[in-house]
Amino acid sequence: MRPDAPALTLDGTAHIGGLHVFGPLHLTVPAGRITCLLGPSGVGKTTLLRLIACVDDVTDFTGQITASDDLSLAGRMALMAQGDLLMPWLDVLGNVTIGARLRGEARDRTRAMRMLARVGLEDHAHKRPGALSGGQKQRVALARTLMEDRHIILLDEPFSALDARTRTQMQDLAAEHLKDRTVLMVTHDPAEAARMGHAIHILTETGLEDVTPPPGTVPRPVDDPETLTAQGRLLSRLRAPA
Ligand SMILES: Nc1ncnc2c1ncn2[C@@H]1O[C@H](COP(=O)(O)OP(=O)(O)OP(=O)(O)O)[C@@H](O)[C@H]1O
Repeated sequence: MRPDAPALTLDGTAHIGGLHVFGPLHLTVPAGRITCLLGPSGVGKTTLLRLIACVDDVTDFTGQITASDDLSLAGRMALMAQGDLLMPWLDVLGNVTIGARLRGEARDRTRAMRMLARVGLEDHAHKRPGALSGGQKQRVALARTLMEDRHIILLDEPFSALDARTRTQMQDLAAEHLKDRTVLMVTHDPAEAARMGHAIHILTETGLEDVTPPPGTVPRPVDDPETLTAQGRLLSRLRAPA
């Protein structure tokens, strides 16, 4: 395991504009593992991710978010937000290397081009985001997140705009690049959670439910019988009333 990738713990309650969103909640995100978080729309998954990422300025959160090494989370996280959030005035290469630019560091063009090749977009490096499809933009955002090479990675529905084939390819790529990182991934897709999750939780209005992940190494094969069974169980659970 990467020694610098800590476990995360969130303990607390969230309100927005006086309205209860979630909690009291206790979530542990194990070190060096992928944790998948599912749950109905509006239950607070993005809010939870944004609170951990320290980019939330609307939520009244009472509680604490800590790393197992007791160090500050600042500077150790990368967030791939819902929606691509690409800079429309920069080309694809400029967007993928924006982290270095904002930090005043030299951009690693070779690595960025290699990353673009891995997401199948090397021929689009000099296009602006406005000239890309939704799925292509999402792959640029994924490349940008992976370029950051952080110990803690927060992903909010990172593959939602992709076709089935590309989605599994990007899941494979993410699993390879995020090996031994501490990853919290919000997804609406039970198949994705069954393939990718070392740990799986469902957030509902009544709290957090743990789901036993299927056996096998992540990313699990798409046609693995136990993974398919776990996917079916998850879907049944998500369809059931809370
Ligand atoms: N900026 C905001 N101002 C007011 N309410 C907000 C704001 N952002 C989120 N909310 C509310 O907080 C609740 C949780 O929203 P959140 O986006 O975290 O849900 P979610 O589980 O991620 O949903 P989805 O699966 O649809 O993305 C919702 O009821 C939403 O309406």
